[in-house]
Amino acid sequence: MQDNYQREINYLRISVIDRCNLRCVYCMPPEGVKFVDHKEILRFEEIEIVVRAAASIGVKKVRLTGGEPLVRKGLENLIRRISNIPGIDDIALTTNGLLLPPHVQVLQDAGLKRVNISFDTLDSERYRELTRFGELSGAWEGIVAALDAGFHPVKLNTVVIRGFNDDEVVDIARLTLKKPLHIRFIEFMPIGSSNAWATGRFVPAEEIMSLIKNKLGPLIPAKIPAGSGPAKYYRLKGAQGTVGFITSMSEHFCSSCNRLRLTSTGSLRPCLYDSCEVDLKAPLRNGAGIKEIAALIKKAVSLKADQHHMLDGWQDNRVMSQIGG
Ligand SMILES: Nc1nc2c(ncn2[C@@H]2O[C@H](COP(=O)(O)OP(=O)(O)OP(=O)(O)O)[C@@H](O)[C@H]2O)c(=O)[nH]1
Ligand SMILES: C[S@@+](CC[C@H](N)C(=O)[O-])C[C@H]1O[C@@H](n2cnc3c(N)ncnc32)[C@H](O)[C@@H]1O
Ligand code: SF4
Ligand code: SF4
Repeated sequence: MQDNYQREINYLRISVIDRCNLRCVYCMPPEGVKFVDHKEILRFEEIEIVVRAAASIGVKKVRLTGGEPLVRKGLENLIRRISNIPGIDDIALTTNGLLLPPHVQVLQDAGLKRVNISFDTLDSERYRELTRFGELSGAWEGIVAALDAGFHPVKLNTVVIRGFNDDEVVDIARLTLKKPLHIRFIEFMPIGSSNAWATGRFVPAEEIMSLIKNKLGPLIPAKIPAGSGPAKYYRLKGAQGTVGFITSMSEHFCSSCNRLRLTSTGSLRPCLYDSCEVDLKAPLRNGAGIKEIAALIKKAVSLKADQHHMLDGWQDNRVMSQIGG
């Protein structure tokens, strides 16, 4: 399906829960956030109707995110439901990885195709500081579990933060030499980050690329390892994996935006950075079927902004984990 700017919209990001087992400083304020009541969160059968409706009008890729999607009990049941929907050819998960080891097999058996794992530092003290209490070894075990299960590609998301982990980008990129890992360095976005912590922390991708090239040699443009996201990929000479960059700030990719978001409370959000939303929960709970929901999805697509206006500041009182990252 096309939006008003001739962009093909075929990717639905679904936030399955607003809760999380971490409290990353760039994602949640220090005081934490108030979680919504369970009954406000869409049930699996409701999400299934939304995906069936989306598939009927051209959505092909689904990504489950959150909050932390693995905190949602029985996630494999949702994956199984989605993998049975004709037209959906990719089901992926974005996770902090901590809960992956015990669930990886059941998720894969249910139809999960790919995982992207947040991994911002190689230093356990820093990891604890960034996540406010997480254990780095747990995230690494999640990555190993994903590789051992045979997921391909396994992508890592590294948000680069000045004065925090910008001195680690070379060591993190080096991981791709020996392991089939696809690291994406992400520009820090000013999302819900009115706190002082965020100020002056942005590092442009070009600077990250220079740091890597100076130490590890040329970055050779590489084929996109499966996916629907906006990263641009490169390979270090002889590397098994790739190094990618997500340049939301320095060179936004809105003109090729292909996505819609479904919040955990059942609103469709046409653009990450625009507070406009279309409610699906009330219609679903009033008995709307696939046709009615498909019409509402089309309405949301027609409301998609041409591009984000991040420099104007965050216009929402919620943060990334509440909207769905
Ligand atoms: N500007 C912008 N950035 C986004 C959007 N969605 C995700 N991101 C950023 O991209 C990062 C990576 O997102 P992932 O959840 O791993 O998904 P992806 O890159 O679309 O996934 P692939 O299909 O594997 O390419 C996130 O951590 C965000 O920082 C979006 O809609 N707009
Ligand atoms: C909100 S999290 C949800 C999924 C899961 N809990 C995780 O951490 O992967 C999704 C992604 O958003 C990214 N993210 C959160 N806040 C961000 C910000 N201010 N700028 C850029 N990326 C951000 C995280 O690094 C993570 O890769
Ligand atoms: S980035 Fe992911 S793991 Fe960290 S607080 Fe946000 S939702 Fe949780
Ligand atoms: S900021 Fe909005 S328009 Fe730009 S890529 Fe993200 S969702 Fe699409």
